[in-house]
Amino acid sequence: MKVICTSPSFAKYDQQPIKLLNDAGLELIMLPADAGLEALAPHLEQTVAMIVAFTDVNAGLIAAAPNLKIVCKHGVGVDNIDLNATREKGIFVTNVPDANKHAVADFAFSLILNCARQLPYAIEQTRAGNWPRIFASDVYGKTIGIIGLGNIGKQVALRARGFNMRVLAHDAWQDAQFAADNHIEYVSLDELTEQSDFITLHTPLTPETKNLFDLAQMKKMKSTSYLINVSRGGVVNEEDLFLALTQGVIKGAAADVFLQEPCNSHPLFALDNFIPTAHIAGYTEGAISNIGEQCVYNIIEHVIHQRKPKNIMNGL
Ligand SMILES: NC(=O)C1=CN([C@@H]2O[C@H](COP(=O)(O)OP(=O)(O)OC[C@H]3O[C@@H](n4cnc5c(N)ncnc54)[C@H](O)[C@@H]3O)[C@@H](O)[C@H]2O)C=CC1
Ligand SMILES: O=C(O)C(=O)COP(=O)(O)O
Repeated sequence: MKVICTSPSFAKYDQQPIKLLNDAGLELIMLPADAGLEALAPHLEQTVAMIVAFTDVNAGLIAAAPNLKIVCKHGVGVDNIDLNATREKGIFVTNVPDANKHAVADFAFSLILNCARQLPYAIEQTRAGNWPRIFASDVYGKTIGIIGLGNIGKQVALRARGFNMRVLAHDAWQDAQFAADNHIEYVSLDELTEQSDFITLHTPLTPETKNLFDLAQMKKMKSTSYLINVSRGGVVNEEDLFLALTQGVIKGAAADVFLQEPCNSHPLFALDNFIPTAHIAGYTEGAISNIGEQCVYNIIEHVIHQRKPKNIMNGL
């Protein structure tokens, strides 16, 4: 019985998840994150479980894996997994909510600070011997707009309160108690967009959130404001973001996620008012160890003990 893993961060710091699989008699096959169907094919017949980062788990892959019982997202977002096709075949899809929330919230906040202080540009210019005097935007006391006040969004809100920020939130579902306890105001998407100095995105990618920030929405932002995206590439329209950044519609932006990943070149990468990172927001030692162990726990629970796994995402 094979377990295919395409998450580059699986067991990166801690070998315990590998030991647990071996002890359970499961053979781990590690493949690159961007391994396509061709690379997976020789193993699929004997595969009972998959641990994936961004592998496109589509109907074709599922049809080629007749013994597949569970697909574990090594993280939170399951937008790369066909939830209907897996459900029809009785294959569980699970994720690991909560595990990387501190890592991702820290990262989002670091992007806010990096945008405001133009740190990448400041460092580059200082290294080049230009001793740049950069006059920056304030963060302390400004207004932040958090779209998607879930596990990660809430952690961003708590960090923002530490910076004495006014915290606006927009979410399809509201946690009135958390908002009241932490001085957070739920507002409409447009109110948040118009009033925020920093907008940070923390929704899943769904049909409702796809292209949530297109040029029309960006035009509602203050021209002095910044857009931070650590959710998924498709939530922001990248061509429209390029226009907004080059035409002065907004002051700056940062993204850890892109429509096509890996993304080795992109017109946005050339802009001084855009900070790109390579989908690393969740990559800290604590976050990654937790995630690997929880994926393996679910696999053993279901494949070996025939019990229901935790955190089922496809309604089985
Ligand atoms: N860059 C990275 O490495 C990482 C990115 N992510 C992304 O961040 C997303 C959020 O993660 P969590 O906070 O852990 O998930 P979560 O499920 O705890 O929170 C998501 C929030 O978005 C809200 N939401 C859903 N649809 C909405 C809509 N149409 N409009 C407004 N709000 C909506 C939900 O009600 C929920 O409160 C993930 O789905 C994933 O795509 C997550 C971890 C790491
Ligand atoms: O948790 C998520 O949704 C992420 O984006 C991070 O995924 P990864 O840790 O790269 O598998």
